[in-house]
Formats: sequence, C-alpha cells, structure tokens
Amino acid sequence: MSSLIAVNLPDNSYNIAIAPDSLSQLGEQMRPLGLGHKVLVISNPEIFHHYGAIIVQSLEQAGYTVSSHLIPAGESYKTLDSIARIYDTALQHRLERSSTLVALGGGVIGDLTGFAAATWLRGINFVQVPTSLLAMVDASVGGKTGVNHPQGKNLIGAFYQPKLVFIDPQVLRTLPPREFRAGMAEVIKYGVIWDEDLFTQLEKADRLQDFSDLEAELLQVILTRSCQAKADVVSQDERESGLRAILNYGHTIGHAIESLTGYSRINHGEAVGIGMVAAGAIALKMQLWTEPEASRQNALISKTGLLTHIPEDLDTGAIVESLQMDKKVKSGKVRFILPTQLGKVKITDEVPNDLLGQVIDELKQ
Ligand SMILES: NC(=O)c1ccc[n+]([C@@H]2O[C@H](COP(=O)([O-])OP(=O)(O)OC[C@H]3O[C@@H](n4cnc5c(N)ncnc54)[C@H](O)[C@@H]3O)[C@@H](O)[C@H]2O)c1
Ligand SMILES: O=C(O)C(=O)C[C@@H](O)[C@H](O)[C@H](O)COP(=O)(O)O
Ligand SMILES: [Zn+2]
Repeated sequence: MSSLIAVNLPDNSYNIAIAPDSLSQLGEQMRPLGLGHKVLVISNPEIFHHYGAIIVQSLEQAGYTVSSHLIPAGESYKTLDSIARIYDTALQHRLERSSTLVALGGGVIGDLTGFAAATWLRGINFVQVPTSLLAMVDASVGGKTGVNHPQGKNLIGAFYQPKLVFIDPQVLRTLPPREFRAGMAEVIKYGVIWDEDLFTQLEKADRLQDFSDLEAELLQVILTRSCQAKADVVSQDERESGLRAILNYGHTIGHAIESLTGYSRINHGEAVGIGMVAAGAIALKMQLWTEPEASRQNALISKTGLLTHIPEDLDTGAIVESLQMDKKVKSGKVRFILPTQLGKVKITDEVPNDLLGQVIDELKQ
C-alpha cells in the first residue's frame, strides 16, 4: 500500500511519497532529484535515536556526505536561537548552495529546518521526513516554515517548499499516544473543512487514540486523504492570498492558547482541537451550521481523547487580545474560518466581540 501525491505549484512542484517500511530507501529516492552531495540531517535526540542510523546509512549508500544536527525536543525550541545553531553547523560542514537539509522529525523540526533552508545562503534544498502524525498529514506539506515569537505563533517565517516529502507510516509505532491524538486534530480539520467522506470514515472507526488502534488500511486512508486535501488547497493558493486560509480552521483561538500557555503546556494539535470546538460554537451561535453538525464534530474530537475545553486559568480578555497577533488580521479585524456544513467552511471577519467572549467563557473548564 503505497501512494504518491503530487503538489502541483507554478515553480516548485514536488511529490509526497507514502510507503510503509520505506525509510531505508530515502537516499535512492532523493538521488534523481539532483540535491547536491552534502546532506545535513536535522532532528531531535529521541527521534534520531530511533531512526537516525537507518537514515544516515541510506543517504551514505546513495553517495551523500552526511552530517547531523540535533535540537532538544519541544515547541519551546522553535525559536530563532535554534535557527542560529543550525547555521553554525551548516557553516562548520561547509554546506553549499546545492546542499540539502533533511528534516527528520515532527512539525517543530520540519518548520525549523524549512526556515533554515529558506535562509541559509539565501536558499538551499530541503527534504521532509515527517515522523509524527501531525507532520505527516500537515506540517511537512505546503511550505510554511518558521519559528515562534514569545507573543505569537509562527510570527517569523517564509513560504519555502521542500523538494520531497517522504513518509514511512511505520515510524508512528514509537510516537507517544498524546502526540498521535494531536495529529488527529489536523486530520479532523480536513474532514470539517474539505472532505466530508473522510469525516464519516473517522466516525465509523471504533477507536482513534493511538497508532495501535488503526488498521493499516484506515491509516493509509487518513494519510492519503489528508495529504491530498492539503495538496489540493496549497496547489490552488500557495501563499495564502485566499483559499489557503481555510487550513487555519481552529487555529485562530488555538494559536492564542498555545502562546498564552508558553508553548509548553498544551501542544499544537490539542490547541487546534479546542479551537475547532470554539469555531464550531461561534458558527452555531451565528446560525451558520446546525446543532447536530456541531455535535458530530465535537463527538469526533472527544473520541480521539483531545481536549474540548479552554483552560480555566486563561483570561478571556487576554485570549481576545492575543487574537490581534494572528496573521489573518486585516485592518485590525480578526478573521475566522467557520463551518457552514461538514466539509465546507467560510472565511469571515464578522464575528462580534461580545459573542466571541461569550463562547470563550462558555468553553472554560
Ligand atoms: N508548516 C505547517 O504547515 C504546519 C502545519 C501544522 C503544524 N505545524 C507546526 O508543527 C508543530 C507541531 O508538530 P508536532 O505535533 O509534530 O510536534 P513536535 O514536532 O513537537 O513533535 C511532537 C513530539 O513527538 C516526538 N516524536 C515525533 N515523531 C516521533 C516518533 N516517530 N517516535 C517518537 N517520538 C516522536 C517529538 O520528539 C516531540 O517530542 C507546531 O510547531 C506547529 O506550529 C506546522
Ligand atoms: O498550511 C497552512 O496554511 C496551515 O494553516 C496549516 C496549519 O495547520 C499550521 O498550523 C500552520 O503552521 C499555521 O499557519 P499560520 O500561518 O497561522 O502560522
Ligand atoms: Zn496546524
């Protein structure tokens, strides 16, 4: 069961290859793409411990000169300081314009590596080898790269596309269940914004809380349909001038929760899960969709074991204020992605502030 999905772009098209037990083939898959001779693998100690040796061996067998750079795990390391350390290692190994960075890790490693690749020598190649569910279905695809600012999520970054996204679903067997659930938040997102059929297939599954809950077939459906949804959207609007903003469903309030909790207590997927419940509640109050639809969304989020409430200690005013840092703000107005039915959303800046405060208060626990 392997799939190849094309991300078709005006200048920088590439493929997403999804194939179980394929990690050892990375080097030979990269070879025809003309990615220079030197490769710097960026990862974190835990992931490199599991998969570093197989990746390095595969690259060396394909003729690359390989070095590695490890960053401690966690969202709190998605900073400009980590980028500066990658530059130091790139300099030490004399990376050239034709050289390649390989991101071996979750979304944090992918976003950091992509931004380092976008900026080192004004742009070198990079390849995504996502190891978390969230990075496989979302972060590795589409070329949003960057780092956080203490006051706002992903405020520093660049659009910069990888040359290849190489997914071996089997690496998910070592992913902690909490991180698996975080990835399910972005999968559910695609169901709500784009692919109703994916949503109903998820509803039919008995359990969705860990890798071991999924038959290989359902996992393949989740990966291919999610990557296809992202590829479809990004192919139509690479730099978020319109449609691509729908991929931000659940992220407006989600990002505020992440930054207000110091990028450590609540992870990205968990924050997006809460953000989708909040966006669904706003849509319900604005009569954009119906109670049964909102309940189906929330039931699916609960089935994965994700949080559905806003932490009680977060101040409602602080959340509303933090929304001003969102990249979707236009002329001072916060834009929301709101569902109109399962599989469809609209983008609006018409959410009244009092309604917003009311929804946030109601979701506190
Ligand atoms: N660029 C984009 O389009 C995009 C899209 C979605 C999310 N993101 C970003 O991605 C980040 C979240 O990504 P994430 O959820 O992967 O978090 P993450 O990168 O922090 O990874 C989560 C944890 O899982 C561990 N891990 C990953 N793969 C593993 C494996 N196979 N085995 C064992 N442990 C493993 C990591 O070491 C880490 O501790 C956020 O910074 C978010 O902003 C970016
Ligand atoms: O690819 C996109 O576009 C997304 O919005 C995907 C999101 O899941 C992702 O978290 C993204 O990094 C958020 O983008 P931002 O522009 O709001 O920082
Ligand atoms: Zn996201």
